[in-house]
Amino acid sequence: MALNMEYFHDFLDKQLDLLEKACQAEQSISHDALAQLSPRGLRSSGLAWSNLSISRWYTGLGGKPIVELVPDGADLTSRGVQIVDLKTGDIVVIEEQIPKRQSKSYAHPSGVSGVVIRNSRQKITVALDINKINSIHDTSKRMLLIKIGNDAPYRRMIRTITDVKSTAEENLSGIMKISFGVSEHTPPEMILDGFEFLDENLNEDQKEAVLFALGAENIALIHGPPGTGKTHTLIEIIRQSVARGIRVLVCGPSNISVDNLADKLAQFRIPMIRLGHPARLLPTVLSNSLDVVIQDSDSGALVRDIRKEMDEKLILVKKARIVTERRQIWENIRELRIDYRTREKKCTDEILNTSKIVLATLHGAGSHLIKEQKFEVVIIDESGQALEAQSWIPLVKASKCILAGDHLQLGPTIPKSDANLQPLGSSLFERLIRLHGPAIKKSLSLQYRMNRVIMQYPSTALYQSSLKAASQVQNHLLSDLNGVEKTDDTQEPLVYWDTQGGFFRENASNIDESNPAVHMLHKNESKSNSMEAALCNLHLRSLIKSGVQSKDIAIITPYSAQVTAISERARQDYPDLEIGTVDGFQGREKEAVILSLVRSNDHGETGFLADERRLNVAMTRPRRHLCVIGDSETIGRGSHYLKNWIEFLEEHADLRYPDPSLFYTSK
Ligand SMILES: Nc1ncnc2c1ncn2[C@@H]1O[C@H](COP(=O)(O)OP(=O)(O)OP(=O)(O)O)[C@@H](O)[C@H]1O
Repeated sequence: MALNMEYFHDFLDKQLDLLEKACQAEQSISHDALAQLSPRGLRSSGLAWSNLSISRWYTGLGGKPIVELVPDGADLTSRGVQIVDLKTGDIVVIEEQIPKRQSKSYAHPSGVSGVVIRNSRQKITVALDINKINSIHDTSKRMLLIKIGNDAPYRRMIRTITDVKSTAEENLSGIMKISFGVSEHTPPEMILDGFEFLDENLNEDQKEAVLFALGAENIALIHGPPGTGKTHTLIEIIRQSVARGIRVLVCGPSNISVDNLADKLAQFRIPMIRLGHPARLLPTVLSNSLDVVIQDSDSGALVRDIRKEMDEKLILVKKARIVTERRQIWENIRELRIDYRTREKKCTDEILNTSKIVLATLHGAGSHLIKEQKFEVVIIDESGQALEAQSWIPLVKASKCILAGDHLQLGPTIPKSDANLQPLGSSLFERLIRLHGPAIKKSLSLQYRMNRVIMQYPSTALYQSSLKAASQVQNHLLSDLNGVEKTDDTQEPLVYWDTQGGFFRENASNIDESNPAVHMLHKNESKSNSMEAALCNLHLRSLIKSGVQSKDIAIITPYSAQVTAISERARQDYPDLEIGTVDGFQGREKEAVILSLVRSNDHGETGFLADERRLNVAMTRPRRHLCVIGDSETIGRGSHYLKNWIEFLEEHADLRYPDPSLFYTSK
C-alpha cells in the first residue's frame, strides 16, 4: 500500500460515495413502502399501527416530550400492541388518524416524528421531536403510528468522514496518519518485568496485550477468537489507564457491547458515565447513566423543577379544547425547553468534565453532549462489527486508540444490503491488519468460556484448530454449578434436537412481502417457527427444573420474528431469561444457550444462517451447555460449513428427535 496522501483522499472519497448511496437507499426503501401502501397495507406489512390513543404525556430526560400510546381495547386483547420489528431506537411518525381516508398516501407523513423508547404489548412509548409537536392538534383523537427509515446514522457518518477528509495534512492525528498509510506503525517496546498488573489472573498473551496497548503511541489492536478474553483484557487496560489519570472514551458498535464493558467495570467500582437513553441500557449499568447521574446531582434539582413545570403544561395541552389555547401552551413549553436545555447543558458539562471514563456507542460518541470533549484514548470493543465510518466518530476525538475484535465474528451490517455497497461493510479493524500486517496487533488464543466439546467445531472450522480451552473450563458442565442436579441435560455440553421430517416447518411470514419495498425492509427478518419455539420452551423448562437459574440461560435465534414467538411463551414466567437475536448477543456469554435455527423448508433455503460469522457467534456464546434446535434436512443442504456442522453435531452431540405430536396443540 502506498504511503501517501493520495490513498487518504481516494479512500475517503470512496467511503463518502458509498455512504451517500447507502443513505439514499435507506430513505428510498422507506419512502417507496409508504408511497405504495394504503394504511391497511402499511399495517399488514408491520410498518404502521392504527387505533392508538395517547394515554400519557410527560417530559422525559433531555427535556423531550414523551407519549405513551395504547391500542384500542379490541386490538389489545387479540394481538397486543407489538408491531412487527418495531424496536427501541426506531424512528416513527405519529399523526391523527383520518377516518375513511384509506387511499391517502403516506409518502411524506405529516405528523410528529419521534424515537421509540419502549415497545411492550401494552403500550408504545415514543420520545417526540418538540419542533413538530404542534402538528398533533387534538390529543384525544385516535392516532396512527408509522415506522419510517432512519438515515440519521448515515448522516452522522457522512459528517464525520467529511471532517476527516478536510483535515489539513499538518493537522492529521497520529491515528489518521497510521490508518491511511501516511506513517508506518511502530510496535511499542514491552517490558513485562516489574509491571504491576491489577488482575493477576491474566495469562501471558493477555499481559502482553495490555503492555502492547498501554505502550502504543497511536494504535493497538487486540485480536482473538471468541472467549479468549478480549473484553477482559480491555478491562485491565481501562483500570490501568484510570490509575494513571488517563481520560478514556470507551465505545462499541451496539448498546449491548458498551453495557457489557460497563457492567464489568462497575464490579471494580470505577467511576464512569454512560451516555445513551436509559431505556436502552442494561439495568445493571443504569446508575452510571448520564441522565440518572444528572437527576441525582445538586444542579439537577434546577433541571427537575423546569421539567415539572413542563409536565404540568403538557397536562393542560391535553385538556385544552381550543386550538389557539393549545398553540399558546405549546409555545410556553418550547420556551421552557430552551431554558431547560441551557441548565441541563451546564449540569451535564460539570459532570462530564470531571469524568475520566465515558462510555457510549460509536454513534452516541457523536452526541452534542461530548462535542467539545477531548480524550487521550478511545477504546473500541467488538470493533470488527463496526463500519469503518462509524469508528471514526469517536476516533476524531483522540490521539490514540485501542481496538479489540475478531474478523471471523459478525461484521458490520449494511442495513439495506445492496451488492454495490458491500465495500462499505469492511471494518477499520480488518483494514488496519491488511494495511500494516500482524505487527499492529496482539493475538489471544486461550479461551475461558466454552467446554471443549462446544469449542471444537468453531475452532476446527474457522480458526485452524488454534483455539485452546483453559483447564478450568474445558470440561465444565451445568451439573457442576451449585444447586444444579445431575440430569441428561445438565451433564451434556452439546445437545442437538433434530427437527427433521417436515413436522417443524418454518412459518410463512405474517407480513405482506409481495411488495418489493416491504420485502426489502423486512428481508431476512420475518421468519419464525412456532413448533421450534415450543421445543425451546420445553428444553428451557427442563433446565430450570434441574436447578439452572433463568438468568444463566439465553435463547438466541437469527430471526427477530422467532425472538417474538419465543418471548410470547417464556418472557412472562422468567423475566431474567435473555431472549434475543444472534446479532444482538455478540460479545456476551451465558452458562447455557438454546439456539433455534428456524429454517425448515423444501428448498434447502438457509437465509441468514449462510453467514458463517453469524453462526460462529451463535455457537460460541455458551459456557457449559449448548442446545441446538434445527432441521438437519434443510440446514444440511446449505453451505459446506453448515453441512459439516450438522455432521459434527450428529457425531458429537447428544442427538435427540422430538415427538411432533407433543407440540401441535401447544401454540
Ligand atoms: N485470564 C483469565 N482468567 C480467567 N477467566 C478469564 C480470563 N480471561 C477471560 N476470562 C473469562 O473468559 C470469558 C470470556 O472473556 P471475554 O468475554 O473477555 O472474551 P472475548 O474475547 O471478549 O469474547 P467474544 O469474542 O465472544 O466477545 C469471560 O467469562 C471472562 O471473565
